[in-house]
Amino acid sequence: MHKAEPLKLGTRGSPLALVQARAAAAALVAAHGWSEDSVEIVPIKTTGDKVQDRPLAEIGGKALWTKELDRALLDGDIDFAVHSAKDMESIRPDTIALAAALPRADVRERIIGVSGLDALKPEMRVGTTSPRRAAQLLARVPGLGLVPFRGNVATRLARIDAGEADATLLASAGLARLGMHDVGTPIPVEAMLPAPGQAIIAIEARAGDDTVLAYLAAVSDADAMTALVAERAFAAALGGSCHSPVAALAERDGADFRLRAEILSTDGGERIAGETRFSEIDAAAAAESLAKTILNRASPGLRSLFVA
Ligand SMILES: NCc1[nH]cc(CCC(=O)O)c1CC(=O)O
Repeated sequence: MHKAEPLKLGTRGSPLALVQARAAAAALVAAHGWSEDSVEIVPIKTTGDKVQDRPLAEIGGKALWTKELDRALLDGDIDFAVHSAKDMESIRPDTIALAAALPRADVRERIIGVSGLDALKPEMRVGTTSPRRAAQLLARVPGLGLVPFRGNVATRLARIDAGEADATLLASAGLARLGMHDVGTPIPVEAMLPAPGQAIIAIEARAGDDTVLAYLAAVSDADAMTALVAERAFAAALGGSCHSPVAALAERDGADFRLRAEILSTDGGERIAGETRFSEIDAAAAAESLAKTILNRASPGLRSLFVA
């Protein structure tokens, strides 16, 4: 397959985003036997990158990571965009299509600063601005202190070194992609379920741009895509916002998939978990039905964090 023009890959400019963009470009080049310069990486600063001093949930949510990339895509300034799937809103414009999911990395969280979740004590402080991580931690250790911690991975690690908090949580996938394989201790998913889309690099293109969609389909991993469809359908069916603590993990289990998911109250006092099994073609429907079941078991207060 030959192309005259390089394809333009849009990405955020953070160190993690650039590593992921290079991984996506390398996968494409390898899959099609293209020359290295057939994919041009175009870093684009998003509002989320510009505003570093406030929690994401306070300043407008996950759209802040995607808005500028969406614009560039629809304006034709880029041909496709590479995202951390977990940073994408659960409902996306219908002019933009999910084109590929790269093979999933380690889905676990890592705890940094202490030896493990069991080492956390109520008098300690953990740095995080993720409502999910905060609620999951509080569910385990009521009274635990939390301090806001945004910024890229390196910034957050530097804050632990500087003693701004006793511990923090980061996705194992991001740390590994940045070469930090030994930083922190992995937490089993049974003890802390990850965010929907965690450890998946997602690629989006213009809906209807069949040439680019076909190029991208060649690098998509079927199991990662099915898991992503299920986890995102679960989050979308809940109708939550970036304030709503949600965790979901779909994994292949033999011929089927297994989806585990939970919602929590902000203070971790209420936690409703559930799971379901499904076959590849039923991913979205099964996830939506699990979301309904879980919401039905939630108290009115918890439900109000979700259904608009
Ligand atoms: N919210 C930022 C973000 N988005 C994706 C990752 C990690 C990589 C991934 O999950 O694919 C991270 C950092 C973190 O939460 O540790």
